[in-house]
Amino acid sequence: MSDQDASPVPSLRWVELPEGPVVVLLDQTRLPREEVEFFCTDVPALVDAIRALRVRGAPLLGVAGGYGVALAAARGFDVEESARQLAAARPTAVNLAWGVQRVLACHRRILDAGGTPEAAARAALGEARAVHREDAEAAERLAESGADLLRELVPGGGLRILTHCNTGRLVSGGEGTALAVVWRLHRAGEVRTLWVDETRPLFQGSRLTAYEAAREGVPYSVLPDNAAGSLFAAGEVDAVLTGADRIAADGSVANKIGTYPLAVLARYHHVPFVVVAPTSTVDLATDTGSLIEVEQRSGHEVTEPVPGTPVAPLGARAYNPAFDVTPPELVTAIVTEAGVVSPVTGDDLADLCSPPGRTSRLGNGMMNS
Ligand SMILES: CSC[C@H]1O[C@H](OP(=O)(O)O)[C@H](O)[C@@H]1O
Repeated sequence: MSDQDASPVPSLRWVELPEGPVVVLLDQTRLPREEVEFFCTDVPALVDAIRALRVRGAPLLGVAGGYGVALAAARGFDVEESARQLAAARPTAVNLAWGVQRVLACHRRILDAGGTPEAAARAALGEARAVHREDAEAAERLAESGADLLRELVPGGGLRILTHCNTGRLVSGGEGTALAVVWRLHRAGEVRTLWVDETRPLFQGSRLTAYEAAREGVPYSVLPDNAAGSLFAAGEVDAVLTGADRIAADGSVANKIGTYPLAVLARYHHVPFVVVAPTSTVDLATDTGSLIEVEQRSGHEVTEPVPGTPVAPLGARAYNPAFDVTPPELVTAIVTEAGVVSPVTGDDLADLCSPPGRTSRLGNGMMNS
C-alpha cells in the first residue's frame, strides 16, 4: 500500500481526455499491494472490468453501469447494445441494471423528443453524474441511520462488529454502506474491534476491507471465514454488519457467499444481524429470495485464488457461487437511506418506496427516515 495519509484514490471517475472521455477505475484486483487505475475507453473494456471484479460492489456497479452508457453515447457507440452488454455483465447485483436503465432511459428521452445525439450524450452524462452523486448522499444517510440503530441495538459503545466482504469507499460514490456505519461509529469512539472475515475465495475482506480499515485507523483483525463460529461462541461479537447485492420484496438478502452462515450464527448467539444498503439495491420486482439469480463464477477462483498458486490438484472441480441468500427471518434490520425496516418482524420493504418523510416501522417507530 502507498501513503495511507494521502486522500484515497476515487473508486471511479469520469475523465475528459483530448482523445475522448474515459471511465477510470481504481483496479480493485491490484489492492492492497498497489493503487493502480484502469482506463476504460470503450464499453467492452468496462464490461470486462466488471466481470473481472476490477470494479465491484453493488452501489458502485450502478454508478459504473450509468457511466458506461454515458461513455457509449459520448463516443458514438451503439448505446442500446452497449446498455444490454453492461446490464448483463453480472446478474445478481440489481444496482448494475438499475444504473444502466436509468441513464439509458434519459438518453432515449432526449432522442425521442427530437434531440441530437450530442444532446442525448450530454444528458446521459448528467444522469450518470446524478447517480454517482446520489449514491454519495445515500451513503451519508446510511452511515447516520446505521450508527443510530447500532447504538439502540447494542447500547454502551465499545462495539465489536463482524463484517463480511467489502462495503466501504471502494464500492460507493461516498463512504460505503455497512462500512460507512463502522467509520461513523469509529469517529465517535464507539468501535472496539472490527472483525474482518477474509471472505474467500477472492479475499475481498482481507484485501479490501482491511485496506480500508487501516486507512480509517479502525482497530481490526482479519479472520478466516470458518473462524467466525468460534468467535461467536467466545462472545466476541456484538453485531454483524453486511452490505447486499439484491434485496427481494420479502426482505431476503443476497450478499457475498458466506453471509448466510453468519446470519445463522448471529441468530443462534442472539446477536443482531444488520444489512446496510441503498434503496437502489431493493428489488421489489423479485418477490422472494428463491427467485434471485445467483452468479456462478469460475472454479479457478477457488482452486487457484492467486493466479500461479494452485491450492487444489490440477483438474479439481469447484463449487463457486458468488452469493448466498439470507432469508428475512434472520435479518434483524435493513438500513437504507430512506429508513430502516425489520424483516424479522414482517416489515414491508415496499414502504421504503413511498414518498420521503415516512417513519420506519422498526420496533416502536424509533428510527425516522
Ligand atoms: C455494498 S455492496 C458490496 C457487496 O459487493 C460484494 O459483491 P462483489 O464483490 O461480488 O461485487 C458483496 O456481496 C458485498 O456485500
